[in-house]
Amino acid sequence: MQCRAMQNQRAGRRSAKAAALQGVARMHIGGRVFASPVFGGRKAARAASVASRATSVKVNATATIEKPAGPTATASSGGAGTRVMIIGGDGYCGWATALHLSARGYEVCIVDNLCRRQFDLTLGLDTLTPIATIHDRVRKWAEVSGKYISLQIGDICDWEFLSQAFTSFQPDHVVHFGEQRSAPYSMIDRQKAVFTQTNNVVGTLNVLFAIKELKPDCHLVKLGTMGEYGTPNIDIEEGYLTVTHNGRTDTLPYPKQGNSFYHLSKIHDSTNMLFTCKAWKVAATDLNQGVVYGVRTEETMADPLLINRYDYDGIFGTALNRFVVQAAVGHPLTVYGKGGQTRGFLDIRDTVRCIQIAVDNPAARGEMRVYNQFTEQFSVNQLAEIVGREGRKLGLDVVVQNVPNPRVEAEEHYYNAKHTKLVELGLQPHLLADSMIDSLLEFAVQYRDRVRMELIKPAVDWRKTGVKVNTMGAAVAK
Ligand SMILES: O=c1ccn([C@@H]2O[C@H](COP(=O)(O)OP(=O)(O)O[C@H]3O[C@H](CS(=O)(=O)O)[C@@H](O)[C@H](O)[C@H]3O)[C@@H](O)[C@H]2O)c(=O)[nH]1
Repeated sequence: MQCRAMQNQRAGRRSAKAAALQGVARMHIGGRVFASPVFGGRKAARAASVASRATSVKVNATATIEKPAGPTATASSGGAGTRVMIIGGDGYCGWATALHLSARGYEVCIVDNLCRRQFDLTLGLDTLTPIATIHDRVRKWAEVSGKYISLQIGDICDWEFLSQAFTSFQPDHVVHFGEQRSAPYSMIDRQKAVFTQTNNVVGTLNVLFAIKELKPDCHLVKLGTMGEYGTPNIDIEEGYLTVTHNGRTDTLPYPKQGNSFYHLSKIHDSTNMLFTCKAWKVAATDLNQGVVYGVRTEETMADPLLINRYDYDGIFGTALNRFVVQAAVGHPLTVYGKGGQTRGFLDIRDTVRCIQIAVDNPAARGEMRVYNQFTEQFSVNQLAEIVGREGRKLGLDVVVQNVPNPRVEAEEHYYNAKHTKLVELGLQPHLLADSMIDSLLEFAVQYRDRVRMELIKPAVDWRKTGVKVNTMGAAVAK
């Protein structure tokens, strides 16, 4: 759909934006100056300001890397030499985290079975951004930064593979993103529900066994989800709840109520982790992350080959990222049901900082820490309103549409979730208001020619999950 107001305004702003969108920004990485066509003018200005605050860290004889003097850089100076295995390091959060830690001197090993790419191939989906193969990504990163990321391609559900990866890399920390992470995917049919739960639970179980048997002092940083808590009618605490019952008091794991087979798989992971912390003295941090939005991080924008994936489809796309793309292409914003569903949200730039904070502040042996990893909470209606308002500033014709909710979930509910622990450890959040101004929408507009409109519709109905294998055919334009 064309948007005339947008075209007019764009024409007016063309000269001002020419430098931003057509020109190139220069970034100093690895002692070299790189020209990046994907940086905007504002980004370039910010890069320059970051560079001016940067300290230069000697990497090797041929390269230096600019180390930003931001909060995560100061959270610990212990990056150098710390060995971090990132399971799921080819995915949306994992790739950004791998580069963030590598840039700060951590020794990074990516472990990935590339299943996220396989889901796209199977279902006919695609990311908004053109992403390079994982091999090209790590090659380019080495060229850009002078940093080497090792790569182990394989499935952590395969003990033979995982144990060899562990033995050869000897991680100090394992950051585990390597799960099937889409609630809609887990609700497509029986096969995908079973895959989600076996893949996620068995994979995590193998990681726990690998720590016990092969590297007992390795700290596990595991991505959980805020969705483990559901939407209770009381405040949500960070992991544990102190309860007085019949005159006796105890601090217990906060009650869990998942709303999809995916969310339920995470609950089981948490239970297995808590048990192994007690039984085997595993050190674990469970990060109950909210809905992530955005795509830019300093490192993934350093070269077009490093760009992160951006999902907007009805299966892997999440609320805010979908709304932004919908606004960019003139599709009505798909608010499911009444839109009172409230969740915790965070910018991907904060995801990578939170992981570094968790790594820098490890749990003790036998301890299972739980942090709620989000920075702000919004209802779906509030998100739609914000995207509409910001979109109109760019001349986009944004319409909000309440569509029948394909999910079974509360559409009007109390929600007040604590999220102070990561802030106490040094997180300085990027807030949504700034991110929108920071051109999330402009980014989507830049790539909108790649949007396939038929992928936008809600694709999976919770009430219709059946035993018959559903190949979706979702990606075929009708
Ligand atoms: O077009 C859309 C898409 C979503 N929603 C609504 O937005 C809310 C969040 O849905 P989502 O698709 O953004 O996120 P969700 O399915 O919950 O899962 C995502 O966010 C989770 C964090 S949380 O939501 O559990 O806190 C992560 O664990 C998952 O990996 C990630 O895919 C839901 O109420 C959903 O009904 C809409 O109204 N319209």
